[in-house]
Amino acid sequence: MRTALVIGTGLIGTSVALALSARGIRVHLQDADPERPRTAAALGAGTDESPDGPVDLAVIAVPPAHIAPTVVGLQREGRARACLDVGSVKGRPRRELVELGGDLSRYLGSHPMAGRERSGPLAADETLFEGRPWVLTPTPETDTEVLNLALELVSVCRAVPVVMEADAHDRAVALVSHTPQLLSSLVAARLEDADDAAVRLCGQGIRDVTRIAASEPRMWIEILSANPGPVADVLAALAADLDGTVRALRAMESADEAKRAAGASDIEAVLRRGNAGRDRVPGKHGAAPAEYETVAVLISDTPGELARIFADAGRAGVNIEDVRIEHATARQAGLVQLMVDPVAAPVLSAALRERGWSIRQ
Ligand SMILES: NC(=O)c1ccc[n+]([C@@H]2O[C@H](COP(=O)([O-])OP(=O)(O)OC[C@H]3O[C@@H](n4cnc5c(N)ncnc54)[C@H](O)[C@@H]3O)[C@@H](O)[C@H]2O)c1
Ligand SMILES: O=C(O)C(=O)C[C@]1(C(=O)O)C=C[C@@H](O)C=C1
Repeated sequence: MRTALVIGTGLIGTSVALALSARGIRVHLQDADPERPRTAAALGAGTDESPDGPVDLAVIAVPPAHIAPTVVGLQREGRARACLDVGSVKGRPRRELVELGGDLSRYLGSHPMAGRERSGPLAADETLFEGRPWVLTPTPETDTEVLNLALELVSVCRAVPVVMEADAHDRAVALVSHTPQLLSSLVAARLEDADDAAVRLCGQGIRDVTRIAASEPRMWIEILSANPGPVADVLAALAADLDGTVRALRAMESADEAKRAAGASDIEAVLRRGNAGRDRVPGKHGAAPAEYETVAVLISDTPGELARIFADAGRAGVNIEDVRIEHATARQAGLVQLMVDPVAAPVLSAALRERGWSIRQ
């Protein structure tokens, strides 16, 4: 691939463009909002000038309802040898493309399973897709050259290609992405009118559960509008679980000891099912979840503290696999949890202590 056109230079489009540009591919940037390609170009994602002739690959990173008309427009004008979209829903855009008379042989629906709770080019990150699954939904009509260009893109973004059928993909993301977004929003929504006294107590648990509640509502309404049925199916099953959980908790309030015990046992079953489900969530790079050990370090909330810890860990020869930061609401301090190989944990603790860091057990 030598040239690409990215349409929609928001979070995902600009992240793709940055990865392509870093590999020396000439990337043209286009968006309905003319300010956005300018911003993306200033970040080094490519040029906001139009291409002279057809590009090798057009990457369409616009909301799902705009995918099919954008692909058809590009195909009619002959602006790209191949078109690939990165939308979070795959079935409906393909059906719309068929209705609009698009050429399915020169189009491939795809979906990188990576993102953030922020939108727009300024949130973009060239490394966003590294090690993440990138779903490709080829059909018998898909031209081999188009599939090869898509595989090249996935490889340039250092993602892991996963081939799926479009509707199966939509049912899967209803479970692993769209329902979690709604649940996160629903839990966070409970805080809207909550007492300040309660909100002040927010710890890491609620921060973990509500991170994606900060997502852009306009983007999510577009995603959910394109996949409402499968999401409603998962939520209906969850609602039944919630009803059962409420009943069990009410039983735990009973004066009757047998009822209390039955309620507690039902709640324990919910928690155990949760453990089992969580164990199935793949770890970094799509591998089986690794068992890391946590080294917790107290830091003051001043610039450069994190960088110093990472540098000291590097000097100790320890690879940090994952990191979490817990901010203490009442103090200008935080707890950094460094996840490392269990063998490396004592080495890291000793090295950091030696350099004056305060380690928490
Ligand atoms: N945000 C995520 O976590 C995530 C992850 C994977 C895939 N996706 C998918 O990627 C696509 C882009 O999402 P995003 O998060 O980058 O959103 P974003 O809001 O950051 O960017 C979308 C961009 O598309 C532009 N746009 C809208 N309609 C357009 C049109 N008709 N022509 C040209 N430009 C148009 C907007 O101006 C905006 O700059 C969506 O289809 C989304 O479902 C999002
Ligand atoms: O990590 C996040 O912030 C995301 O919202 C990413 C996430 C996801 O649910 O995993 C969200 C929507 C996309 O279609 C793909 C990825």
